Amino acid sequence: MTTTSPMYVVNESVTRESTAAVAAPGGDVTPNRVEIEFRGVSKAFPQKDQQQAPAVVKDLNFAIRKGEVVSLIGPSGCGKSTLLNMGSGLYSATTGTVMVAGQEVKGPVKRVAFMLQKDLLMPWRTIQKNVEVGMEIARVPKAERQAIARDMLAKCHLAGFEKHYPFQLSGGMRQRAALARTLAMKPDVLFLDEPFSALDAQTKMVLQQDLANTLYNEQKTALFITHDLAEAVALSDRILVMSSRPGTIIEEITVDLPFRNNPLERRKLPGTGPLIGRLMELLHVGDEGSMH
Ligand SMILES: Nc1ncnc2c1ncn2[C@@H]1O[C@H](COP(=O)(O)OP(=O)(O)OP(=O)(O)O)[C@@H](O)[C@H]1O
Repeated sequence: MTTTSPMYVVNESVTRESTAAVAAPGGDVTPNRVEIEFRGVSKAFPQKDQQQAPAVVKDLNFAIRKGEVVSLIGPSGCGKSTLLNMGSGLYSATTGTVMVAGQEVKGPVKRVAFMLQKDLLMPWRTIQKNVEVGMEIARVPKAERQAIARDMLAKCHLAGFEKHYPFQLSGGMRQRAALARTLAMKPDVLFLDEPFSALDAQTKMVLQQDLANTLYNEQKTALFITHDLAEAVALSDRILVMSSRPGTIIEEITVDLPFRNNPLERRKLPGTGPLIGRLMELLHVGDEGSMH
């Protein structure tokens, strides 16, 4: 059954929160608009001379409000990256409509940023110049982009490393630089594809803390792919669980816990463990067959 409102036509389970208010930094409660929406989306990759290819993802229906952080989890190959690539305009939907930041996605959308597991820093550029690259392409004046890059590097705890080259930084620092580069474009919407999966457990937690703080303080909207169930609970307002291929959303879990801006504290809460347990059940972690 679907619910219809002037803004969305999506599954009832997914919209039941959509008209609710969310807490903004400082405790203000503001009603928020939908920033990311998938309506009846499917995607297939037809090969040459192939009329009909099987769907990789199908019947994707969900809405994410401004300022929400939503994680996407699911078995390997279920189409999580494909979904994100449709959100960021890298892939077009085979059927259905993808809306981001108030417009239908038909190519790259302004004010949307993408961050991947690989930092993709250019080895021949200093860290500062790497952070400036998107602004250079967008023709932001030199003095302005230098100031923004310095500010972002400071916010990402890399002040003093502006003139270093990527090879002179640790993996965690490089990923911080990639985050600074992503945030320098002042995106409203972030698509994050396992941005911390290559980092060690402790560095990962520190970076999660920084990201959570930034997303919360600046009211960014984020859709975040992860295989780390604790990370999903620590960082998100909601978690969308996908089935195996053809991937579709089988469950939406609201993370009804405090400290979305402080994942280190949230991890310690008694409510965190049961939520991780529920996700393990949904993904059949530990069931015979899932171990191979
Ligand atoms: N450009 C493409 N052309 C053809 N097939 C593709 C393309 N991109 C993705 N696929 C296929 O879509 C399926 C889903 O891939 P996708 O990377 O979206 O899954 P995923 O859930 O992100 O996987 P993982 O968790 O392992 O990263 C795979 O079978 C993949 O081969």
